Amino acid sequence: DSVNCQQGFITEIHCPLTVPIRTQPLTDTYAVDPTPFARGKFATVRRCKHKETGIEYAAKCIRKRRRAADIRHEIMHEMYVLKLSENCPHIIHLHEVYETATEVNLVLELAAGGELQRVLEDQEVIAEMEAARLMRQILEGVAFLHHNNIAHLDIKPQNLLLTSALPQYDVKLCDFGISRLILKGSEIREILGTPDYVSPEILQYEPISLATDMWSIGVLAYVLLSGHTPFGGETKQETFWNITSGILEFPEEIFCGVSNDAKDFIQRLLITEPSERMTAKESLCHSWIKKFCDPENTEKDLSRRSSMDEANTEVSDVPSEFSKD
Ligand SMILES: Cc1cnc(Nc2ccc(CC#N)cc2)nc1Nc1cc(C2CC2)[nH]n1
Repeated sequence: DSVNCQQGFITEIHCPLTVPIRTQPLTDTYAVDPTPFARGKFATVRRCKHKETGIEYAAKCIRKRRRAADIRHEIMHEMYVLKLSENCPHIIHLHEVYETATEVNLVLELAAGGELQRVLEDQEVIAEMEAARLMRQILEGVAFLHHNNIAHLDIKPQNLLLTSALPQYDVKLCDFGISRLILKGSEIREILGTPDYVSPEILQYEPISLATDMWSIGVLAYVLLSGHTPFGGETKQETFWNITSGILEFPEEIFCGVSNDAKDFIQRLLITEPSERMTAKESLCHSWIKKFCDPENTEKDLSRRSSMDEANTEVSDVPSEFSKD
C-alpha cells in the first residue's frame, strides 16, 4: 500500500483509514479530571467522562511543539498506529481526536486497572500461570503490530495496562509515541526506550528491527516471574554493560519454583543476535505459552506457584518445540 514513511513514521495511509479530527474544545464534550494519571515528558493523561453517554475514557493531551520543533507528524503517526490497531483486543483503542493550535488530544479507551508496573510493585512476583496468561495477550498484541511491520520500541510494565483491578483482568498495550514502521531496507538507528528494557542493538547503534521488541518481551517475562530485571546494575552504564555482555542467569533464590519451560522461553528471547530471537508468532507457539493457555490444559490441575516457600512446582522438562514459520 502506498505508505509514505520517512524515518519510520506513517505519514499518510492509502485506505479509508482517516481519523476525524474535531476542533471544538475537548471540554465541551467531556468532563476531564484535573489530576492526571501519568505525566510524560510531552504528554499528560487524564481520566475523562463523556457528558452525554457517561462513558469514561483516558484523554492523552500531547503538546504540538517540542523545543520549538513541530512534532505534529509524530503525533499523527501515533494516531495512525492506534487507528490501524482498532480491531486488536490487546491494544488500547482510540475513540476520537481533538486538536487545538497548541495540542492534540487523543481520547483513548480507559483501562481502569492501571499499569502492570503497580501490580509488580505491590505483589513483587506473579504466579507462573498468570504470567503466561498475560504474556500470551501481550504477544498477541505485539504479533498484530509486527504483522503490520510496526515495532513498539518501548515495551515495559508501565506501558501495559490492566482492564480492571479484579484478578482475571486482561492486559492492553499502549503508548505508540516512539513506535516505528520498519520496512526492508530502511535502516533506523536511534537511541530509544527505557534502560532496563533496551536491547543490545540499540546500545550498539545497530539497525532497529521487530526483534528489538522481542528482547524487551524477554526482559518482561524475567521480571514477571522473578520480580528482578535480568541486567539491572548499580548505574545505567553497568546495566548497559550487562545487556551487551549477553550473560543471562537465573539465580535460584529468585527463580525457585519457576518451570524450565519458562526459563527456556526467556532464553530464546534474550539473545544478543536479533535474528536468533523467537518472533512474536514463534513465541505464541512456545510450550510455556501453549502449556498454560491451551483450554484442555487449564482443566488439569496445573501446579499454581502460590508463593516462594510453597513452590514445589514439578519441573516440567517438556522440550519447547515451536513451529518455524
Ligand atoms: C487507570 C490508569 C492509571 N495509570 C495509567 N498510566 C498510564 C500509563 C502509560 C501511559 C502512556 C500512554 N499512552 C499513560 C497512562 N493509565 C491508566 N489508565 C489508562 C491510560 C490509558 C491510555 C493510554 C493512555 N487508558 N487507560
